[in-house]
Amino acid sequence: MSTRPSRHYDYIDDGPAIYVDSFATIRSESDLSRIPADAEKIAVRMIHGTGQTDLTRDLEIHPRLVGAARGALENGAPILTDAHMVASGVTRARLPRDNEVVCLLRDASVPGLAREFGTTRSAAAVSLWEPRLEGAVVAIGNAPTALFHLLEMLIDGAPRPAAIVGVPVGFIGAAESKQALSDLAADHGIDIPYVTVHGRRGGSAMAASALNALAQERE
Ligand SMILES: C/C1=C2N=C(/C=C3N=C(/C(C)=C4\N[C@@](C)([C@@H]5N=C1[C@](C)(CCC(=O)O)[C@H]5CC(=O)O)[C@@](C)(CC(=O)O)[C@@H]4CCC(=O)O)[C@@](C)(CC(=O)O)[C@@H]\3CCC(=O)O)C(C)(C)[C@@H]/2CCC(=O)O
Repeated sequence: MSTRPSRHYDYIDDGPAIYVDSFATIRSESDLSRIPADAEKIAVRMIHGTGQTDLTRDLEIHPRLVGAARGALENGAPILTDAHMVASGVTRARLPRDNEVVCLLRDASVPGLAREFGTTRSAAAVSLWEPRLEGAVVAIGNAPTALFHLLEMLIDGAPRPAAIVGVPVGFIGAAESKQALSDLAADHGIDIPYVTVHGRRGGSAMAASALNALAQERE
């Protein structure tokens, strides 16, 4: 049998009140002035999921992101993720059409493909997205090589997703892959709405937060 421990600390333990206070803190400490009006809640939720109120400094949101991603989800598009951690972070109740959330990293063919391509398993798994890619919502929160691989597939003529949440994290290739996403339209004439965070910051939690805000805005 469980019993509540005796109270030793002064802290808020009312879930809804925690959310209300968090969002109020974010709005008072973050500069949201550069964020497209319809994407403000995406930015707030990404900050909420990472505790980084200065995130807007590096955040770039394509002007058509919200309409494109939400429209795709409302049409039943799947969500394709690079990591299981991203897929696990998606709140299924927010999805408008019980959309499929797919991570193919553990597909049996992935280790062999990675060896054949001479790349990471994360990137190899992206190759398996091709039949589902047209009109999908893509979310890359972990692996820079997955984002580079997706961009290379698109440049080679792969079907185009409706929107890309591109926030891989880390020190090797993260900043460069996100810059390549940002430059995709200018460099290759491929204009797919996206959200990214320039520099090293990113991560699976951040990608899931963005997806949850795109699926259904609630504060
Ligand atoms: C180089 C890699 C990085 N991983 C990072 C951070 C985290 N990764 C976690 C876990 C559990 C996983 N990472 C893999 C994706 C694994 N990580 C890599 C790769 C070696 C290459 C990716 C790339 O550079 O593009 C990659 C293996 C691969 O061949 O693709 C993972 C598949 C490894 C595995 O368990 O087999 C696995 C994915 C789990 C999943 O599906 O959810 C961490 C949880 C590790 C930890 O902290 O314990 C963490 C999660 C971070 C997050 O928010 O997602 C980095 C820092 C992104 C790093 C790439 C950049 C660098 O500078 O090192």
